[in-house]
Amino acid sequence: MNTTQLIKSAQIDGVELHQVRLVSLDEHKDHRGSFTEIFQDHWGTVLKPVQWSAVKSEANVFRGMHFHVRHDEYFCLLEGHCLLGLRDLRPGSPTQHKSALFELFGEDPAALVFPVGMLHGWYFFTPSIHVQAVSEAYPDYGADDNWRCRWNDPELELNWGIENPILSDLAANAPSLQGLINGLTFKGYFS
Ligand SMILES: Cc1cn([C@H]2C[C@H](O)[C@@H](COP(=O)(O)OP(=O)(O)O[C@H]3O[C@H](C)C(=O)[C@H](O)[C@H]3O)O2)c(=O)[nH]c1=O
Repeated sequence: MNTTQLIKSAQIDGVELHQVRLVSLDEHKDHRGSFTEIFQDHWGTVLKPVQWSAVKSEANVFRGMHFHVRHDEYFCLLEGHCLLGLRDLRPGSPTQHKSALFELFGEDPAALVFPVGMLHGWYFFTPSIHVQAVSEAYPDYGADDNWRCRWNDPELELNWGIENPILSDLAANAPSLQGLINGLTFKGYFS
């Protein structure tokens, strides 16, 4: 994890996961402020977004870990400082059972796009604002495709380097990674 003065949004641990893209963004600054394009269809990422959301988080908040069987996802930090962790669960993926950790800074804008089948979560060091997008709308996936596991299960192989983050009640009571895999196996995800 980067705790020095280097302000560079980048992958900081793990492997390069198949079909995951961290796209550096150009922030055009002038005397009024700045203008940044945060998504272009012609980047050719996996994502065809159908819903955009703006999320504000307090310092020391952890959101996740979440898993979706059906939709791809996009994350862009506009303000603040955060970590994003991914674990590839996709059957047949060349990087199945591998993880990646990213550190993003609002001062160095970047967008992370990742495909369906990627367990994911985000931690905010400071009060932060991010935009996220999904390829299936919440009213369609919220009830039956919003799987979870515990953020700090060592089997995730994600070295967050944090302790006692603020969690939702659902996140605090989430199953282990193995518990999640058992649930997905029961639903036929791995067959
Ligand atoms: C995701 C979502 C949530 N909500 C409502 C439902 C709750 O009243 C509230 C907070 O929802 P939740 O606790 O699920 O939010 P997070 O824990 O931040 O989850 C999000 O972050 C993790 C890491 C993800 O993977 C998701 O895409 C997303 O679920 O917003 C909506 O109205 N629309 C939405 O699209």
